Amino acid sequence: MSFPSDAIAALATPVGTSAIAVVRASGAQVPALVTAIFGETPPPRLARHADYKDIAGRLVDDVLFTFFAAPNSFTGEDTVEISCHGNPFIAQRILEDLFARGCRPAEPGEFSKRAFLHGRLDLTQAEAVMDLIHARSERALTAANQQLRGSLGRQMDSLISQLINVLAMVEAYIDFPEEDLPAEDRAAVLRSLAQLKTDTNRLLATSHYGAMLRDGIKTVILGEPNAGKSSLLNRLVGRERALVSPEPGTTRDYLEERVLVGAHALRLIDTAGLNPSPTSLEQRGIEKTLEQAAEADLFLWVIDGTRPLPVLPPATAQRLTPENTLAVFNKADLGGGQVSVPTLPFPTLRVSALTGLGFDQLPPAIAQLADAFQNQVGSEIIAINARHAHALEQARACLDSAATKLADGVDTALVASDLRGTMDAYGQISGKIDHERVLDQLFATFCIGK
Ligand SMILES: Nc1nc2c(c(=O)[nH]1)N(C=O)[C@@H](CNc1ccc(C(=O)N[C@@H](CCC(=O)O)C(=O)O)cc1)CN2
Ligand SMILES: Nc1nc2c(ncn2[C@@H]2O[C@H](COP(=O)(O)OP(=O)(O)OP(=O)(O)O)[C@@H](O)[C@H]2O)c(=O)[nH]1
Ligand SMILES: [Mg+2]
Repeated sequence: MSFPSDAIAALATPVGTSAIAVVRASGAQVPALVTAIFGETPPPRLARHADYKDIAGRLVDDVLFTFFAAPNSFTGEDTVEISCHGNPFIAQRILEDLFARGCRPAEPGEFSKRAFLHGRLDLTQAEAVMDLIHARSERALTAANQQLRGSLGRQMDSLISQLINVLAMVEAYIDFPEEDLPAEDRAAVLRSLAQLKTDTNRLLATSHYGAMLRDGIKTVILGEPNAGKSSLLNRLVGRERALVSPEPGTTRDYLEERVLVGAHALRLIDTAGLNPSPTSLEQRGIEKTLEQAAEADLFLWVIDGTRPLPVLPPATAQRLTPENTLAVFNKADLGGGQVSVPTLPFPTLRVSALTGLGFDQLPPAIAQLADAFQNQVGSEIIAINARHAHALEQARACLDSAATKLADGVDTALVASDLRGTMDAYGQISGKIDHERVLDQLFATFCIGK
């Protein structure tokens, strides 16, 4: 790993008019830079009020600036933050002045990359910073905060530590090709490998929840034409987003809107009604509804409570479970509220999308289903991303290969090679296999003199 030293600078806040904008620079030249601009480098972490004059001596703004001394900064390098008035023209003038004084523009993610290179964050924590910036629900925020504080990193440490123990047992026999791994050791190694696979699978199983946290829970509103699906979407969204009319077949193509329900962000999708005898145009809309249903995490099945219970297409019906479906009997304002609700194997609600009757219970009922999607490992939410999933799948393949070779009595050196492949895959997740730690733990299990 090479340690960067050139100073980088970038705007830390969005471009636009605001109360304050922050420009920051990081790198070994920062103390000299601060002295050049402000006449002195103040003690670290003490905000100073000063005039910002550019390299030509022209006054730019009245600012507050803070110096952070390496290694006690976000990047681990000497850093300066300059808070100017929130005018994009001023922020740009300051930034350009920093470039004129020898900084270069930071690449995307470069501050975090430097924090990683200086060992301030592992990769899972750097990714958590991005998740924090993009979190749009209470649950996404909690998960990102836990990952920033090392939740996934600790899970990986535990897997790596178990793997090192297995590796130590296997490596001990490589130097003695004439002695095969004794049967009881082989059984112990196989048991450990099975345990590692179970734990790897447990982490992998959180990948889908991770996608829900980052993209929103895909919630498909489906039902017969005219059941009131678009009316329901409008009430949940809080405005007339979708066209509503007494004409069946009003919604031709699906439409998507993001909503917050309790602690969860949903991608709420209104669809074309499922008409058992459609026109050819309706047929194309229905095909799209079925495609959406095939990928849904949650279903809101809207049923016109004044009509007989409709039959869903078999492929869709198969996907509905008590865990992912809420049956919403709509039009409860009609029939004097006397309409009886048929028994279905799903949680059920009676509402009126026209009058709003029963809508106070809809968000809690949706949130209750969404709550159950959460993957808890111990007391922490774990929700891996696609990069983590890819590495864990690689690790699992290597574990499988090692177990097969061991069971078939293949040369122990080849088993060890698969185990090192597993180690590399695990190591990609945090981005720092601490080779020293691997060696320490490994050799600690060897006997003295060997
Ligand atoms: N003004 C400002 N606000 C910010 C950041 C920042 O860089 N600047 N952050 C940037 O993302 C986040 C906060 N994260 C930070 C993480 C570490 C350190 C830091 O200086 N760490 C030192 C000191 C430790 C301590 O005193 O707590 C260290 O780890 O040694 C600063 C900010 C959000 N808010
Ligand atoms: N009385 C009553 N009418 C409702 C209720 N909900 C919707 N409607 C009416 O039913 C008709 C159809 O409503 P939509 O929301 O367009 O129904 P939809 O399921 O989206 O229909 P398509 O898009 O055609 O599949 C409209 O005239 C709505 O005003 C309700 O709770 N009570
Ligand atoms: Mg509609």
